Amino acid sequence: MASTKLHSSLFHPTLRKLQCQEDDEAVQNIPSMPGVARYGLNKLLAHLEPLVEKGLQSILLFGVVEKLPKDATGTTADCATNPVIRALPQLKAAFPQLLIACDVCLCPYTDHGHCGVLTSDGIIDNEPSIKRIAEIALAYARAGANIVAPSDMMDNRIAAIKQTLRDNSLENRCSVLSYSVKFASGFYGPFRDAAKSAPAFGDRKCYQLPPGSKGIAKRAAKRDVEEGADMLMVKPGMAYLDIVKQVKDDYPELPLFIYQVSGEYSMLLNAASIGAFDLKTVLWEVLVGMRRAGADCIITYFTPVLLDWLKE
Ligand SMILES: NCc1[nH]cc(CCC(=O)O)c1CC(=O)O
Ligand SMILES: [Zn+2]
Ligand SMILES: [Zn+2]
Repeated sequence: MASTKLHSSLFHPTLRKLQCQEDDEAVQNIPSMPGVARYGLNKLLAHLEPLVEKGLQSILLFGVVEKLPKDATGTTADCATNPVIRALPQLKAAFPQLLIACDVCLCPYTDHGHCGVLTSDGIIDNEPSIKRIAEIALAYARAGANIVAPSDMMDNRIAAIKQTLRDNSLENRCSVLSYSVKFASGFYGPFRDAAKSAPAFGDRKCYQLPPGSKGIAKRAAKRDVEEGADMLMVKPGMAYLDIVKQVKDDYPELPLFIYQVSGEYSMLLNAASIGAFDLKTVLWEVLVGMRRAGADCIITYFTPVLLDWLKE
């Protein structure tokens, strides 16, 4: 009889949390991204250790929740049991020299899967969205993030994050890398499987940029520079190298990142795996092109492979 009763395990928030632990031992391969996996907390250090030994200097963390509940405001993005917040102190302790960036967004934690908070009629509510995003950035900075990287594309979130970091005396311990020029791209497909972050309805075209536009790309970079972004990003990379050059020409004083996204990874890997071309030759060509266009730093899922090639 007693074992059929559940409420006695649920009346207190901490008791409820005990029921929703993430699987810290899991290593889950991502079918659309061969060679890439999601790592449970207890598998993360062992995964990184050989890479750090090979010269890995920086990582970008994405949290994925499976059991923690998703809701309208993404409460679990910055709760104490969030996987990024739990991982940060362990990573700092194990790899003190590693530069740790954290993706900041609501989409992996909202039940609707959008990157912001929505109004009752289902459109982005910018003010509460940037308030949440700044809170999440603060939580990651407090947990030890060296860089927070907001990927939501809401208006004025850079200013909100910077203000929050200043209010908490963290502005000189945590940089802001803005996903400043992020296009509404089909190349994000595999990532949305991986992060379980596909929107439940609609798309992201009212906050991510139209692929054909140079003008709004310019304005988006300008907005984020004026709000105090420390570093800028163009995303995706390969189909947007003219934009990379444009941003670098406009802001040569700011480090510029390219994010070579999930679909770019899958495309190159799959083409190589059916024998269409040699991966090493083509990947170097793509990365050199990105550097030539003006990228100072490239975020890529090929990093483990590249570290091996650099040793050769
Ligand atoms: N906050 C959204 C986000 N964070 C990372 C990626 C894509 C990364 C990739 O494809 O590798 C996206 C894009 C999206 O789902 O709209
Ligand atoms: Zn998002
Ligand atoms: Zn994101």
